[in-house]
Amino acid sequence: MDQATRNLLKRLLDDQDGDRLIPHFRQLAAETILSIAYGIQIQPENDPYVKYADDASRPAAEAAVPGRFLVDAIPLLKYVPAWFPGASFKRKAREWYKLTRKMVEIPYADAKKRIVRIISLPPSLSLSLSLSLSGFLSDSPLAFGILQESGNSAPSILLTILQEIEAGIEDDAFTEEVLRNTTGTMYAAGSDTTVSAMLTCILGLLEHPEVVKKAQAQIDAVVKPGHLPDLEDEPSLPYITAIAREALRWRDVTPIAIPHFLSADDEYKGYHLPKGAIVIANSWAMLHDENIYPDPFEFNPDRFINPDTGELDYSRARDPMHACFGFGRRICPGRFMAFESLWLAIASLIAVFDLEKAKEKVTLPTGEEVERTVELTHEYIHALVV
Ligand code: HEM
Repeated sequence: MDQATRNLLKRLLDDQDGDRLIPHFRQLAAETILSIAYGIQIQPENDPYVKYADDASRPAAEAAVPGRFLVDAIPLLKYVPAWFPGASFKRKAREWYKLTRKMVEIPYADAKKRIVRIISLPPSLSLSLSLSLSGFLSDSPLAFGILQESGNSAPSILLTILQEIEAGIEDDAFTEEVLRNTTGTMYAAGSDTTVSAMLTCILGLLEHPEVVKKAQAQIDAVVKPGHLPDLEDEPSLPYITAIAREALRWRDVTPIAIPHFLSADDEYKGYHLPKGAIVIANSWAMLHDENIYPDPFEFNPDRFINPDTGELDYSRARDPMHACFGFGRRICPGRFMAFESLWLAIASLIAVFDLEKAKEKVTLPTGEEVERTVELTHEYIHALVV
């Protein structure tokens, strides 16, 4: 994560025009997630693994919109054949399934091969290796202690769990299928979301230069000259934490979390919720409740800072983490990693750069000069109107 963040700073410094802000942040998310998942170092541009993941993620965003397809409302439609007029959802689903399999299977297989390749084996083991290689490269059984010797390969979730599987761990969650699907969905679930939070944060900072100044003063007081902040500094830099928390609240990335389908009848505050109903949690309302967050549409990190101590204080405004990563057993498993990437990127950016709007005003075709305003579009809305 540290290295990927440093690479981001370098790219931003080199990009004098500043017109590739979004791709720079996308690269940061991809570098971080793919190296943690697979130990893969991606290419600076046009990386094939990033392409597989991007190709599969776009349809997923569209499919996640409740009611996007008629079959959501009339489940019987799932029985009509794919060629039937109006059954385009079936053809799309088939195409999207292929894209998802590519995203899940190709990086997994490549990363696994790489782990085997970098191990130098004594000649006596070569024959057994070549005999077992086919088994090794597909699914279990894994090969005889090879993974334990792979000390030179980059640490990753893939390597760690393969080692556990090979060591014979008795846990149904530790199978290659679970591992492949878990690593395969990390980028799709964690990339756009994290980038969105980072860009939102920059937007808030651009609107509030006084927040940037205050954060810079705290960093200067805590981090040694010539060093960049790192995650160990987090407890000493509460204002950066407050900024990151406020970004997650102010324009929350997933305003209706992810809709869930009830697998059994349920009851909530006297309301009967039948099996099969779709429940949508309104995170947006929770994070913009003015009783908890006064002036909720203002980007104001100070709401989380105790004015007397300067420390974090969620007694006046509730920690937004309670609603911005979903709920219950399907709560976002990447939330700690997401928060740390956001924290580190924002702390590093503020430490080395001043952030200000390139232009305060724009000239309309009529010649009139107007203030630049900010408007957010949302993927859900986009998916609903295409
Ligand atoms: C700011 C960044 C992020 C936000 C706002 C976010 C938000 C969410 C939300 C709202 C859910 C749905 C929870 C629910 O169903 O109630 C979710 C699920 C998920 N997230 Fe995140 N996420 C972020 C980053 C990440 C990262 C970095 C990863 C992994 C590297 C990740 C992996 C996942 C996975 C795998 C799920 C599905 C969990 C399941 O269905 O059991 N997310 N996320």
